[in-house]
Amino acid sequence: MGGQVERWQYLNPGKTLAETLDISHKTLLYVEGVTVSFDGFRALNDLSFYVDIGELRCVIGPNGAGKTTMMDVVTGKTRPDQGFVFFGQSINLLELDEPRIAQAGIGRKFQKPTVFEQHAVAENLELAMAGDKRVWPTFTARLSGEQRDRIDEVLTIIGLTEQARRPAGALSHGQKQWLEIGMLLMQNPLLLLVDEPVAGMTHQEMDRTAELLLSLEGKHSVVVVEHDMDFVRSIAKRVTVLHQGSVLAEGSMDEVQRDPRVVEVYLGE
Ligand SMILES: Nc1ncnc2c1ncn2[C@@H]1O[C@H](COP(=O)(O)OP(=O)(O)OP(=O)(O)O)[C@@H](O)[C@H]1O
Repeated sequence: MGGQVERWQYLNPGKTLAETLDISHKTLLYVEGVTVSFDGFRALNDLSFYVDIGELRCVIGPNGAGKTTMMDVVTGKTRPDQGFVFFGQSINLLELDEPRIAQAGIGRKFQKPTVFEQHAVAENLELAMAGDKRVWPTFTARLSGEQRDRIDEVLTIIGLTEQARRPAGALSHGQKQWLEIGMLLMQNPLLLLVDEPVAGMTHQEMDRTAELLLSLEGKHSVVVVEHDMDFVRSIAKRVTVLHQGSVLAEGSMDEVQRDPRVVEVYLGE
């Protein structure tokens, strides 16, 4: 991570990428008029989507609605044909590559957990401080007191304090998912994109995941893409419904579930 920060500072003396962020308008993420085509098919179609500072947003929509593509665009994996994507008012994400976007403060959790199974839970968190996974095998950090405190804090947030010394490979599926969220938290992201966090979880694990995501609200902006409607209802404040690459509806869970267009789209699935 040090190297990346230094490179950035070379371009912007005295400032890290995250320090150039302008969030004076309380909006953290701006996705505006974004279109992505795959061989002529519009996976995103003039999509506009905004996320406020510290908000927990749920994104739902039938299969193929464009949810994953939207996250791919925000994290720099897919480049749009048209539109703007800004982090705060000042950082144009379309000018940054994937590592720089992560460095600016955007963390993404994929559906399948990718923890280092042979390493202890706490070591996984330690490694995550190094940021770029490619440098993990050679990462040997001398932890400061502050960093140890952060590891303890994150272990508490993800409810794995008692598992800290166990190899990550010995954790249950749900615990691995929480560890991976913890690994993202070690980077202190301003925005967390979380893809289907409760797929394959028991009910108990789902409840715990709901608590965990709710506890992040206010400290991080969190965008959760999820198919499980009971789970979405348990955490939802504002829900965005995507359909055919655009926003079909947005509002509280009750509002979107009452919306006849949403009902039609889901019944037609
Ligand atoms: N690389 C690609 N090449 C061609 N088509 C693609 C590609 N990626 C996505 N698509 C298509 O774009 C559309 C949107 O896909 P996307 O994965 O974003 O939807 P989604 O809402 O995440 O769906 P799901 O809920 O099933 O994961 C789909 O029709 C998909 O087949």
